[in-house]
Formats: sequence, structure tokens, C-alpha cells
Amino acid sequence: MFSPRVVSLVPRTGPRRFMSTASKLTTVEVNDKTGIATLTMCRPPVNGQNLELLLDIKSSIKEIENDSSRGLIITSASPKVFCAGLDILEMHKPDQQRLRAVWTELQNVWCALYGISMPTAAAINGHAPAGGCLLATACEYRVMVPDCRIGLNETQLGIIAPKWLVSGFLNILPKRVAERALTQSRLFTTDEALQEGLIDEIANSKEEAVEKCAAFIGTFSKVNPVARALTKLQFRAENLRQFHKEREQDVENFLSLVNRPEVQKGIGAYLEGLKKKKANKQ
Ligand SMILES: CCCCCCCCC/C=C/C(=O)SCCNC(=O)CCNC(=O)[C@H](O)C(C)(C)COP(=O)(O)OP(=O)(O)OC[C@H]1O[C@@H](n2cnc3c(N)ncnc32)[C@H](O)[C@@H]1OP(=O)(O)O
Repeated sequence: MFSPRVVSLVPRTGPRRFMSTASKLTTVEVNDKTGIATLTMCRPPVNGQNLELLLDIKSSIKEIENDSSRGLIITSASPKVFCAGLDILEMHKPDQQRLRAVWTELQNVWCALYGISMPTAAAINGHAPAGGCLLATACEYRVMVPDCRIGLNETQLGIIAPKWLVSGFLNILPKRVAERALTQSRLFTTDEALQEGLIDEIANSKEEAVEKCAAFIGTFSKVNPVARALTKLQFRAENLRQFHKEREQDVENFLSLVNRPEVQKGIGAYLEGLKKKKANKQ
């Protein structure tokens, strides 16, 4: 059953559309014909993952899971950005309680998406650095539009991506490619990502990306869903087990790292750089 914060806008017999009413930072649409749910992140301008967006993504994933949809596609309402990762403002001169909650919710979102039994795919309709790449690599399939960038660039901000955050990345890339990419803060272009296997297909538009994701999910139509789910989870269980063992310590590590004066200085400079880049464009 859906939670009360989700409103069905049309009867369940027709094409369905569900919308989060709490904050409208995500929407969920279920295609009645295919049974596939599309979760769209809608926090302009870049879907920066602040506390509210993370809470909303988590609720939407849970709603989709409870509705027993045939599959989940994650995408963005922003025309150029899939997701810019953690909202850097949450990490700069942070409120400590909020910072703790942000990291805990990022963990919760990853764990919900990585561990969901239904087929998942990311329609990456724009840039996907850091936390954006985390969402995409938690899925089983990725389709990306041209001329965008994806990768884990945490070291650029002076922060270290913990093991659980890297595990989806490592499921996809050879270890040596992953190690080099992380240490270099490498953001792969769409073409490079395809060449390395970080994404599975390129699409010319968001609509085409969503269609390709739906076609991937459709490939499971003749596979026993329980056997499929257990097989998927068997592949992912070890990473999840390790994550649950370390998640509390991981929160403490994150807080202590982000609060270091040199990391705060680095985050401040990075924010300034983003602002300057924008000013130079204008
Ligand atoms: C064990 C140890 C444990 C510790 C472990 C710690 C691990 C941490 C793991 C996760 C870390 C992260 O996700 S850190 C986040 C990393 N993310 C990034 O580095 C992305 C930075 N952003 C970009 O590169 C670009 O903005 C990009 C996404 C490509 C879009 O470029 P565009 O030209 O379209 O847009 P811009 O003009 O740059 O941005 C539009 C506005 O959005 C803002 N903006 C952009 N990205 C933002 C962001 N992430 N957070 C806040 N604000 C952001 C800009 O400042 C602008 O604000 P205004 O000027 O006000 O309009």
C-alpha cells in the first residue's frame, strides 16, 4: 500500500500517476501497461542532495517497492543535470545535527536502491558527479545522454568516498580503472563512460533514455521474478552486510572529516569556484 503522502491522481485502472505531496522534490509515475515506475528528482537547479531531497527519494523508493512495480527507473526533471551529488551547502559550515542526518539519509537511499529486488535502471539525462554517480551505479543498468559527465570526484573536495559508496562503481568497472578514477577524481564523458562500461547505452534524449531503460527492464519479463530477485541480492549481499556493519562508524568518520578546518577550507574554495564558473559563463 502507498503511504498517505502519495496521492493517486487518476484511477488505478488507467495510466497511473503518483505524486509526492510533502515537498514535491520527487515524483513517481507508474506506467500501467508496463508496470514500471519512474522516479523523477525535481530539486532545481541541479538536484543537489540536501536532507529533504534524500528523504523524498527514500520515501519514493519505498513506495515503489510496496506497490510491487515491475521495475524502477530513476531520472531527473532538470534539463542538464541528472544529479550534482550532495548539496555542498549542507557540508559547508554545517549544522551538526543536520549534517549527521544528511549522511544517514544518503546511506539509507543507497541501501534502499542498491538492495531493492526489482530491476532498476538510471536514465541519466545530464551530469552525474559524486552522489549522482552513486545513484546511477546502485542501479542495474545505465543509459546516458551525450556530452555529459559521470564519476566519483570526492577527492577533489578533499573527502574520501567510503567503501559502500564505491561498491556500485566497483561492480561495474575493473578495480584498476576504479582506483585510478577515484584517485584522479575523474569525471568520464558519456563516450568514455560507454567505452569503460560505466554506462550501458547512449540515448539522444531523456525520453529515449527512459525507453531504453524500460526495454532493459522488459528483458526480465520471462524470468521468474523470485529467482531473479534472489540472484540479484546474492550478488549484492556481501556489500550490504559490510555496509550495515560499518554504517554507524561511517557517520562518525564523515562528521569528523567534514569538520576538519582544512576540509572546510577546501569545500569553501570549491563553492567559490562553482560561483566563479557561473559568473564567467554569464
Ligand atoms: C570515510 C569518510 C567519510 C567521508 C566521505 C565523504 C564522501 C562524500 C560523498 C559525496 C559527495 C558529494 O556528492 S560532493 C558533491 C560533488 N558534486 C560536485 O562536485 C558537483 C559540482 N557541480 C558541478 O560540477 C556543476 O554544477 C554541474 C553539476 C556539472 C552542473 O553545471 P551547470 O553549468 O549546469 O550548473 P552550475 O552553474 O555549475 O550550477 C548551478 C547552481 O547550482 C550550484 N551547485 C552545483 N552543484 C552543487 C552542489 N553539489 N551543491 C550545491 N550547489 C551546487 C552552483 O553553485 C550554482 O549555484 P548558484 O550560483 O547559486 O546558481
